[in-house]
Amino acid sequence: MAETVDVVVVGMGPGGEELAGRLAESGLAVVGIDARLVGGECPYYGCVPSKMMIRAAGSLAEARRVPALAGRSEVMPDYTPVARRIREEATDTWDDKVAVDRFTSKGGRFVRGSGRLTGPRTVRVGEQEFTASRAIVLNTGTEPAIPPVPGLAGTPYWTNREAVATETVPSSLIVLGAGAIGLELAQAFARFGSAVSVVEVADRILPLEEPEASGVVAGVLTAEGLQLHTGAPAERVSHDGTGFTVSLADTQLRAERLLVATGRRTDLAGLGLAAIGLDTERKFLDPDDRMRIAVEDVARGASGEGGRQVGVYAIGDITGKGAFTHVSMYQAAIAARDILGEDGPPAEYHAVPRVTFTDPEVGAVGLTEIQARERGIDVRTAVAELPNSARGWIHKAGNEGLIKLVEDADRGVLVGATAVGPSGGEVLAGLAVAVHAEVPTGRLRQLIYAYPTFHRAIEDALGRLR
Ligand SMILES: Cc1cc2nc3c(=O)[nH]c(=O)nc-3n(C[C@H](O)[C@H](O)[C@H](O)COP(=O)(O)OP(=O)(O)OC[C@H]3O[C@@H](n4cnc5c(N)ncnc54)[C@H](O)[C@@H]3O)c2cc1C
Ligand SMILES: NC(=O)c1ccc[n+]([C@@H]2O[C@H](COP(=O)([O-])OP(=O)(O)OC[C@H]3O[C@@H](n4cnc5c(N)ncnc54)[C@H](O)[C@@H]3O)[C@@H](O)[C@H]2O)c1
Repeated sequence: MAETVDVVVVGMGPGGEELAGRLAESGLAVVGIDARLVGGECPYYGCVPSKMMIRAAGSLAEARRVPALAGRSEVMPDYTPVARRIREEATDTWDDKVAVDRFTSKGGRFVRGSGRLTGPRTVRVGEQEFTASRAIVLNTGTEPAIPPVPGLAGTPYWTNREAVATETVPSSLIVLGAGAIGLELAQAFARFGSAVSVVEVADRILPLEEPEASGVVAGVLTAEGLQLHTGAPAERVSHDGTGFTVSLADTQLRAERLLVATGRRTDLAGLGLAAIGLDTERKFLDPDDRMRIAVEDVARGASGEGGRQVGVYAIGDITGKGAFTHVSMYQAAIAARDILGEDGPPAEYHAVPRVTFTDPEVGAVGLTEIQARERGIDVRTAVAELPNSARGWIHKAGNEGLIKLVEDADRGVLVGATAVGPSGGEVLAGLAVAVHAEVPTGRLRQLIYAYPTFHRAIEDALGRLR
């Protein structure tokens, strides 16, 4: 017999964990279900451990810049503190007790297992079934997508999960995929001494970002000794017990380890979507601007119960609105408000920010030039090179970067912007405000830009839009 609670949260990624805790604190009876670790990919296998690796690798890179700026330096990388930090500080050796306790101390109830919809108001997990009187929230995230390259299946390749858990740096590494995951990890391992080759099927690295950004990052990575193979589909992979061979059309690469970072896949087939009348083969769920994918009117029963709507909500990577922790958290806040019956602005996605934490960082918001043109926008663009700015020139070693602006010329507002540079993700903040609030570019030109900052290059780029 199903047990009735107010809310059931299936999958507790960053958004699900936040929402479940908030609703429990509000006094609702909340059951949170996760098949693996509460908090999801970000704290255990994604953002947090990878950024610890990147922070450490960045310190090595800065030390290597000393000869250009301040004398001599000798750099002897040691991965031990990084692996220890990931194990002890970030992941508690991949144990989520702290996160589970945080949720239960707010009044929530946690069930470990794989949840599945059995009706518009019911979820089954193992032998238990729960009926939700207010809402079901789906936040089941993504898994690494493994491409069908002949020979790959069955080899001991890494995904991001094994890569962040490693205790040692491989002597050599092939990375399949030059998106955010591939490049962030490729550069970090290379800075610790691994001989890294990157294989990307598209004709440039970071193919979803501005071509100018790809160009800057490619230049830096090549200068740091990484081998970049673009427009180069892997034709075959093999493993001989000691290392990997990856065959490209015109060459063969060999390395101790192979990291597959070719994107992510949702797994909606096992979620029981047919129970709410949705196609189970779909890749993403498409929630409305309050994050609802289904709503059922519950008639008021004889006991006086019911008489309200019960919604099924979807948040996070499964919505296809940007596979980022900040999107998952943003959507969680909207869904939580809706479930609690609170007013608030609907979801909007015209200014989703994203940062690839390579060095230089690639911060971007809104549309790229190509996306804007595809939407029929009358586009004006401008690029300002960071090394030509006062701050870039002073910074010298490690100053590679640029600002690119994409303006809707008819409306006179920015619809997209990219900040590549040593602090590209931080410089992005100002550009995100401009795109989000649709600040007229004429007004942006009137702003006083502090001297000598990296963000002063925005003023230079604005001047070139004219
Ligand atoms: C290496 C790496 C680095 C990244 N770096 C960044 C970064 O710097 N910044 C950023 O914003 N994003 C980053 N991301 C992306 C970020 O991790 C995700 O966007 C984020 O985790 C949000 O995902 P989510 O909320 O959809 O759920 P996820 O984090 O994917 O969690 C989903 C949860 O649902 C559980 N689950 C799945 N199916 C079921 C089921 N049927 N029943 C019960 N539980 C289930 C899973 O066990 C998991 O715990 C990175 C990702 C990776 C892999
Ligand atoms: N800093 C961040 O915010 C951050 C960091 C890492 C990941 N993420 C999120 O995680 C998501 C997944 O990251 P990702 O890097 O795996 O995916 P991605 O889609 O960004 O990049 C995958 C890359 O692999 C390439 N590719 C696909 N098949 C291939 C093949 N067979 N051989 C060679 N290359 C192939 C694609 O062309 C693409 O460039 C991203 O969309 C991002 O939202 C965010």
